[in-house]
Order: sequence, then structure tokens, then C-alpha cells
Amino acid sequence: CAKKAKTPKDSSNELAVCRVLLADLEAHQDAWPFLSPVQHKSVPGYRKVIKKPMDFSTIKEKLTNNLYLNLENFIVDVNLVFDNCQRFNEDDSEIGRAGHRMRRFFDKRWTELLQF
Ligand SMILES: Cc1ncccc1N[C@@H](C)c1ccc2c(c1)OCCCO2
Repeated sequence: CAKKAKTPKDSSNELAVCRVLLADLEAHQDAWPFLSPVQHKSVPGYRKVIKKPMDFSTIKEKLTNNLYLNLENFIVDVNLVFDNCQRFNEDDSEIGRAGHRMRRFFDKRWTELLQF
């Protein structure tokens, strides 16, 4: 997985990678369930089941406010989006399938980016 940022230069490079990855996630056609926080009023039971909600707009906010020290912290939050999705949604459901597709896309994308 991602190495820790050693020097300030490294972490700024890593954060640039985070911004590219997030833009790719948001632009994906299957991103629609994950673009903004799940409104627990429109999704009964969500707040009870999902202890650490996360979504792409919250990740963008954290990135903008420098709350990610390195790529690793960012990847933890992106995986939280997909883990929450698997926990709450059936694999064989619209949102469940979107989550699996998005996780596969993300895993491929960041391993590609880390090759260079
Ligand atoms: C990622 C996730 N996991 C579990 C439930 C919902 C969501 N996403 C939210 C944004 C959502 C998606 C679809 C929805 C919805 C809300 O409103 C209720 C009516 C049906 O349409």
C-alpha cells in the first residue's frame, strides 16, 4: 500500500495524486450513490448501522482543509465509502453493484498512478 510521505515535497505530490483520484471517482458514472452524505431521514436505519459515514463530498472537504496527511489516510476514507456500502446494501442491488464497480475502478486507478 502507499508509503508514508517522508518529506513535505512527497506529501504535496501525494496530495496532488489524491485530488486526481477524487476527480476520477466523482466523474465515474457509478458514483451517484456516493457523491454526497447519505441523508439518514431518507434512508431508514442507516445511522444505526453505519457508525462512520463517508462520501466523496466529505472527502473533498477534508482534502481542501488539509486533513489528509498522506495518500494512505485518503485511501482509508475512500475504502470506508465502499465498506459502508457493502455493509448496508445487498451485493445484488443497484447501489451494491455500483459500490463494487467503484471499488474495482479505484483499486486499479491508484495502483496505476503509483507506478509512475
Ligand atoms: C451509498 C448509499 N448506501 C445506502 C443507502 C443510500 C446510499 N446513497 C444515498 C445517496 C442514496 C442513494 C439512492 C437513494 C437515496 C439515497 O435516497 C432514498 C431513495 C432511494 O434513492
